[in-house]
Amino acid sequence: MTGPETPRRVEVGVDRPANGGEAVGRADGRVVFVRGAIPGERVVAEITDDRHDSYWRAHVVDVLDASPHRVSSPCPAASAGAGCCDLGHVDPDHARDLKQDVLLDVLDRVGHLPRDVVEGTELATVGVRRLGADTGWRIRTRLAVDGQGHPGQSAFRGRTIVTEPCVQPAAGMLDGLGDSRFTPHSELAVVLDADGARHVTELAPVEKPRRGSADSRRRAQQNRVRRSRPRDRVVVEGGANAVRRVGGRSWDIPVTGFWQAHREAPRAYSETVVDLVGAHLATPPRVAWDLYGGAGVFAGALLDGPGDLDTVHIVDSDQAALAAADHAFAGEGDRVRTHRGEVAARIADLSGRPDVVVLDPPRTGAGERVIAAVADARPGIVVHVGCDAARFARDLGLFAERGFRVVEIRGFDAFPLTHHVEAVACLLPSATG
Ligand SMILES: C[S@@+](CC[C@H](N)C(=O)[O-])C[C@H]1O[C@@H](n2cnc3c(N)ncnc32)[C@H](O)[C@@H]1O
Repeated sequence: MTGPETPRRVEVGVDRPANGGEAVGRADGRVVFVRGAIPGERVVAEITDDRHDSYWRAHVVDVLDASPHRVSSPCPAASAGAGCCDLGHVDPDHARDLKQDVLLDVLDRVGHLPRDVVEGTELATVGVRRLGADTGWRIRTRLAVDGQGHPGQSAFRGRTIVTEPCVQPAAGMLDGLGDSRFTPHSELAVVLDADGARHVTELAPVEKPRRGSADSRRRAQQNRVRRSRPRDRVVVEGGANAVRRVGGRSWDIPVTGFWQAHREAPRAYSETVVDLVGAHLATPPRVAWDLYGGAGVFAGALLDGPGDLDTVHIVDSDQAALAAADHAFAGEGDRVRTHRGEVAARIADLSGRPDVVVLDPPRTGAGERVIAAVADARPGIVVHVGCDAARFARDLGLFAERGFRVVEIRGFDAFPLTHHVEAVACLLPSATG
């Protein structure tokens, strides 16, 4: 982020939370997004980005009127400038209320969902669910390695690496790593498996862009290609895969692959999917689609849920995740079918009408093309999982435009001490339910 050349400070009263964890106020006729402030506070903020006509970005340098919800951050890494626990200064119960406010706000502004629908959901009536302790919840993390080989958290701004510990990782997960030296500028994937064993894999440094005269579009393209190249990796501790369990099933997942970061999340979301399908679908499902399914955690939950699924299709772009699915469901024969590729492209191969479609896209959301294809398949029920509030709201709005109505939304505090929040919505075609 580029800041103004001469640091400039403004006094701001902030009154509402923003989707990125900042609090929003006004100063000098502009909207100001203030990192480190809590709605209701009056603060002195230093402007960090003044490139836009209508808004500035800033961070707190002094709190004039503190919120009663302000606490001293429990995270040494965040206090030293790491980007990890950006809501560590907010009492966690109040942070959950702020995340609820943000979700309700974007569902209205971005999703254009009728207030009376959203007001009846668990998100509005109960709030964002706590999944367990607010520290020590993380069982999968990435650490950056500095030029001297020390692992740590990346700083919020700049390229430095903070070696103070973060409080998100589970107890013991990072023990001793700070005393070891790794390849400078590499990255460490660290996970705790279902038996509590630690696995550490080092990923080779990403090749730096070459200096030269390439224009910005070519440079961006070169960077995309570089980032998508498989990186060399070395197992430093444990194995290349980690065992994961949800319900009575287990998976062997690459240490560098996707698994929910919060220890309790796979169980909580799987139970939610089964619960919502059981509550809102009139007859037991026969065919299900698990889109952006990874290794098929939701496919497993639906196979084991009420009813007797004939087939579940898992679609994902990650070959290793689908290999883990094929292995985990080897005993299911033809009931589980895996499809590798972009959901938008592969969805056309899934013939027949699905009773259930579960979508769990990455932060970018599913988007118009995928949602149109899901709607055209006329599913009996859709369960949509989102980890970015605004994209989640946009996707629900796209379903609403295609004749689906929201019957439930649940929020989960799957990333305590940060502004991130997970939400699960259940939608039905308008003529039913
Ligand atoms: C949030 S994860 C969910 C995985 C799984 N549902 C779980 O809970 O373990 C998103 C998944 O989408 C996959 N993915 C990302 N973009 C994709 C795309 N355009 N098409 C297909 N899969 C994609 C990733 O490989 C990842 O497995």
